[in-house]
Amino acid sequence: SIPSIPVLEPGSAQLATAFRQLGAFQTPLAGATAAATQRCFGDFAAMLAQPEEEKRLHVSHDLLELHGYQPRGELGERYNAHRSGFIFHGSKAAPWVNPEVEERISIWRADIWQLAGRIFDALIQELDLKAISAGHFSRHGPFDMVSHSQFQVKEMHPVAAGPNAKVVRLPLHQDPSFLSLLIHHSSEPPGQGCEFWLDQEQRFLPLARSGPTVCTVIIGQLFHLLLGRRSFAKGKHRVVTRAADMEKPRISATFFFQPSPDQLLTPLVSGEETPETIQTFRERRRRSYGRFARAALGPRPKGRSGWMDPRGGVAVGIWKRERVEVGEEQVKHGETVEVKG
Ligand SMILES: O=C(O)CCC(=O)C(=O)O
Ligand SMILES: [Fe+2]
Repeated sequence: SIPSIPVLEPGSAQLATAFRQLGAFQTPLAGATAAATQRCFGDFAAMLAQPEEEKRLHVSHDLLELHGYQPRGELGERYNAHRSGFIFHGSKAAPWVNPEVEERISIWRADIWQLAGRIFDALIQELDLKAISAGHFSRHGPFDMVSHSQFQVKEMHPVAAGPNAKVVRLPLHQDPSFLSLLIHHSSEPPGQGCEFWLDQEQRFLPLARSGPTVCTVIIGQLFHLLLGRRSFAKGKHRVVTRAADMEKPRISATFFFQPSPDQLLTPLVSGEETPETIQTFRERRRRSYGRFARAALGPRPKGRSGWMDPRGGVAVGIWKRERVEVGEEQVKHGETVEVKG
């Protein structure tokens, strides 16, 4: 099962082991943090329950710095086909909530940011990274992964499904972040249908626990880039929902830790595959526009290998017909598939 590890005792190599084997672990939230989480999820539920036209007043337009409302199915193509919600960037003001709620959210966010700092430090110690020390990835640290992080509060919408079917509501993916912290509102059903792909065993491992007392920590693609791709599990995950659970409210808050746009992405361990050119986080993001552009621009034009960024004229993304294993079936990545069983 997915290990549950308290992060207050660094140096035990448990977090590193979980990242090597699975790319994820869970950690209990301390009492006060869990209470604040519960409270904020109440605020989030009210925020999401506003009429669609109210929420759309705050649609986020800046692709490089998402902050505001993301309507269902509009940006991020298959990843948001069945989700909508709000993105909070860094500590920017959030005019879509009232000041009292905003204050509550920022106190809670500071708590989660602190937890993330402890996780970063435990990993630095466990991985025995000689070149860097505690605080390296923390807020205002040399490689600050916090100040420009974002958290996304997303609700998942029901999808039509046959009576005994399961539906993939969020397709298999790796997070583009350095590290992600995922917290679910509900423990019903436990684990919320979130499951991790075990590369070695070629099967999915469902999350067993969810709710405001537990946090799931997931390795991201930037972690691989900076600390060595071959050393860690990919941490691919998806969300699958049984028809019987389809109408149950499902809200999650995901913190995506990432550096400032100007941060140079220089690997911290001499890797087996050093990138030819070291790019900034902004450049890396711009390249990954491909995914968004596909949603905005539709299928690839005939005879071209990519799209043009409608704003900058930059080539974005190369078309690949991604295929992903779902049990024994091969399905097109992003299709709403019904999984038997
Ligand atoms: O809602 C979940 O359980 C997973 C969310 C997720 O994987 C993501 O937003 O990247
Ligand atoms: Fe994810």
